[in-house]
Amino acid sequence: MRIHLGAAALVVVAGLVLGVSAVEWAVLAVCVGSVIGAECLNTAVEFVVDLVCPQFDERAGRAKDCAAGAVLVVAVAAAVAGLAVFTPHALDLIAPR
Ligand SMILES: Nc1ncnc2c1ncn2[C@@H]1O[C@H](COP(=O)(O)OP(=O)(O)OP(=O)(O)O)[C@@H](O)[C@H]1O
Repeated sequence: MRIHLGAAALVVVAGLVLGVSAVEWAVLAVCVGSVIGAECLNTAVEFVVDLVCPQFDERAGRAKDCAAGAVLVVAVAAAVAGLAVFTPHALDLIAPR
């Protein structure tokens, strides 16, 4: 969660520096919110699994792996969206048209 919050702070700074549009802010907000929300759900799954199954059980491991996988999927999609938003602005900054 600390890593996700750090990444969210970087996204906000990059958005301010690169001057992204209102629609781009909306895309970034949905991405950041989705990743942090998915991480919250993953943490909730971990707590519940530890509560109901403190001993080693393959099904408990799979439940945690699926929850962690969901975070990974959302994070990769958010990274792709972030690249799509920031790349044109970064290129404009380096080589203005
Ligand atoms: N009760 C269990 N039985 C079997 N395997 C488990 C069990 N608890 C955890 N595991 C395995 O260990 C991995 C790590 O579990 P853990 O609870 O330490 O999550 P974590 O590393 O703290 O995750 P995160 O970094 O998202 O907080 C799980 O993905 C799962 O594969």
